[in-house]
Amino acid sequence: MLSSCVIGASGYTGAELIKIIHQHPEFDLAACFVSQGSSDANKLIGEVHAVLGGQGLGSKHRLQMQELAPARLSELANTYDAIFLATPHEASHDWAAALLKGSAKIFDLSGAFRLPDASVFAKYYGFQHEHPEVQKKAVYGLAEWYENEIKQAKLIAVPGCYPTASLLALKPLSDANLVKPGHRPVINATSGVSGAGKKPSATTSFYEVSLQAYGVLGHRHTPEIDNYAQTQVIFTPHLGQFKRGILATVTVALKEGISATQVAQAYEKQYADKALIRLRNSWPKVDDVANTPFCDICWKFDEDSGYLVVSSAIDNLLKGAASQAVQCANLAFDFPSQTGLISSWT
Ligand SMILES: NC(=O)C1=CN([C@@H]2O[C@H](COP(=O)(O)OP(=O)(O)OC[C@H]3O[C@@H](n4cnc5c(N)ncnc54)[C@H](OP(=O)(O)O)[C@@H]3O)[C@@H](O)[C@H]2O)C=CC1
Ligand SMILES: CC(=O)N[C@@H](CCC(=O)OP(=O)(O)O)C(=O)O
Repeated sequence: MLSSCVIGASGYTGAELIKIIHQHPEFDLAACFVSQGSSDANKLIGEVHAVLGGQGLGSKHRLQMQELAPARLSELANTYDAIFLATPHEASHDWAAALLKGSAKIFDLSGAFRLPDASVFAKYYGFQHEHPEVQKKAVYGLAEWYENEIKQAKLIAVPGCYPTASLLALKPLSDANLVKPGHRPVINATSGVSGAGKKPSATTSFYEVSLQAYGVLGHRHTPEIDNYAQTQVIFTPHLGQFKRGILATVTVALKEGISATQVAQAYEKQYADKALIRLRNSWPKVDDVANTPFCDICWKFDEDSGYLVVSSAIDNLLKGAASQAVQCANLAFDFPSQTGLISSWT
């Protein structure tokens, strides 16, 4: 068994990582960490995440949330094979360099190492990137697209939730060079409130949330999608009155003369052999992917107008974060990407 730990274990994606790793046939969950002074320090997993109590966690139920002093990072990096950072961008940014000095492979769920351009990073994340040397080592963990790079990497920047849903829908078209030049694909996406994390805030409180756009023409996921789709997009996120899931609907103008067959071939070429992508004949629904590691995709192309609409649905906490991180870990340690994520493959 490979030894692993979760840092940021008291949060929403931390809870999902604990659940997945505990059931994983190849990774052992050896430790859970929270920040120094955390109100969850020294608590048991089942106390912090009631849903995990008595759910077959067995001896892991007794794992305590340990306070993590930054001075211990290099020790951790030589203790575990895999380290999952389910931490805020700032913490991952500050800690990755120390963690990379050890033998562990690092899977960072934050946005700290996803953008190659430090000036773009500062604009969208609100703080200066101080570790360009670490950034250069990071590989983008969109598992279905960068499998070979992930296999070689020591630091994997797991994609954001909206970029995962958007890129999985759009990239087959942009990669096949089908998108009309000069045209910006339009992405409208709605997320459940767990996308905002555990920390209480007025905008995500039950009383306040009503289906609403936010981050219009300025969300930090826009440059991430632009960069990996290799085309600029108009991305508008919305917050919905549900707990988990993202539905992204992408409207794209294709080059003149493209046929519906070419579109179908583009999707099938990329995803026919991908166990966690479900190409569907009906429009994806959030409820069909919630609590699963799948991405559901459906498209319709109007050959007369040249417009295509493609819709994708994921669970933001799983395919948009924790299960994709484990997909990356599977690849990095040479297991099939879906190991431990769907029962028929374990
Ligand atoms: N929620 C989502 O859908 C997605 C989230 N992400 C990213 O994943 C990361 C985690 O997100 P999420 O689980 O939602 O966030 P949460 O706010 O739910 O959890 C983050 C956890 O990190 C811990 N933490 C905070 N500061 C530190 C620190 N300095 N050192 C160690 N631990 C710290 C906090 O716990 P404590 O105070 O107890 O230490 C908290 O429980 C973030 O970077 C987020 O942007 C990515 C994709 C999707
Ligand atoms: C609903 C909601 O608030 N969602 C989050 C995105 C969560 C995510 O993907 O996290 P990263 O910060 O790691 O990219 C937001 O819009 O900021």
